[in-house]
Amino acid sequence: MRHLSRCQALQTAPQSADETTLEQEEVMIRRRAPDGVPQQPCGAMTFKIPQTDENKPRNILEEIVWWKAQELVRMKEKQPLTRLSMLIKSAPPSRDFIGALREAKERIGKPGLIAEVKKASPSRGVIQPDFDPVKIAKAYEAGGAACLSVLTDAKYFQGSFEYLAQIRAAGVATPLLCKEFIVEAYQLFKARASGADAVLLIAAVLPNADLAYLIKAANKCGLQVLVEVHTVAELERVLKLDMESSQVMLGINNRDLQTFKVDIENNRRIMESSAGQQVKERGFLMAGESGIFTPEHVAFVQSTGCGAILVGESLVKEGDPEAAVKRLLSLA
Ligand SMILES: O=C(O)c1ccccc1NCC(=O)[C@H](O)[C@H](O)COP(=O)(O)O
Repeated sequence: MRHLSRCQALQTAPQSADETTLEQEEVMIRRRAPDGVPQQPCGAMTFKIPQTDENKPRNILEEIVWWKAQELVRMKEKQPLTRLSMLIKSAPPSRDFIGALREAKERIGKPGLIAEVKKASPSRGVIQPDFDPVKIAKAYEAGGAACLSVLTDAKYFQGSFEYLAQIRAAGVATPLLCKEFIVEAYQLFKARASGADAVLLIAAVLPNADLAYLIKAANKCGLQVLVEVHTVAELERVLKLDMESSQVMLGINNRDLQTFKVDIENNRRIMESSAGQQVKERGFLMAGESGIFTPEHVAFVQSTGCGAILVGESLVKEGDPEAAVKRLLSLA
């Protein structure tokens, strides 16, 4: 059974049926339960759909993405797109996320750091019980982070779009990445209205047609984009997109989002592939993400050709996140 997402339906460039089928096959994550959600309220009645194994999520990423479809219905009821779009019109200008990373790399001779404001995760549970997002963000900034990443997913990461807004309102000047599982343009508007300067798009979730559409839509909203891959095949696919005139950087997630396994060697494998070579030739900034705990890890990721790093757990679990940033970047 084939499921076309709404973004594909809205996509501007027409695509042949063959191309669309190919893109669908390349993305292992199913965007919705094939037989529908277990139960659906409809007025006074509730439709229950018998559950088969085929209708259960195959991994955590699928579970999160299926949840997003339900979450988005409620979000749109609470705050319609028209309201968000009005908020964006009066929002302050966004900041140059990719530029800040490049500038930091030039200045300190180390990868530009995206420090993640992350309370919990599906793989680690609660990482920082004493969680004050604004305090952590300010400490990261004082320590020398070039940019921040803020988890906004509530159910699996105990994050919030409110944290983005609070961090921005508190006067933190470093550009902010909205770390969300984006499947629809509505979430871009929500991110921008909450104070984000950039958004994450995950290639394991989004076929190229959706990536192309969402990159265009994000840039139009004033948001830069970090497109994340986990495998050489995903990077090869993403590189087929015409991204030269877009505000885009790339990232290699060393965490397999389907199994939670973290392997920093993944960074080398991908950067040494011919797709990795192409990244360098085309001049895209690449971030190494996940499982970065020590200055040696930073040096390793840099040696593969990455100009940026995204780090969560190893910084957020420290009592003094400012000192943790300085230690990681050997700035202390
Ligand atoms: O972190 C998880 O358990 C996780 C599970 C499912 C989807 C995404 C997940 N994490 C997102 C990330 O990749 C990390 O937050 C980010 O790269 C920082 O990683 P780390 O430094 O290892 O906290």
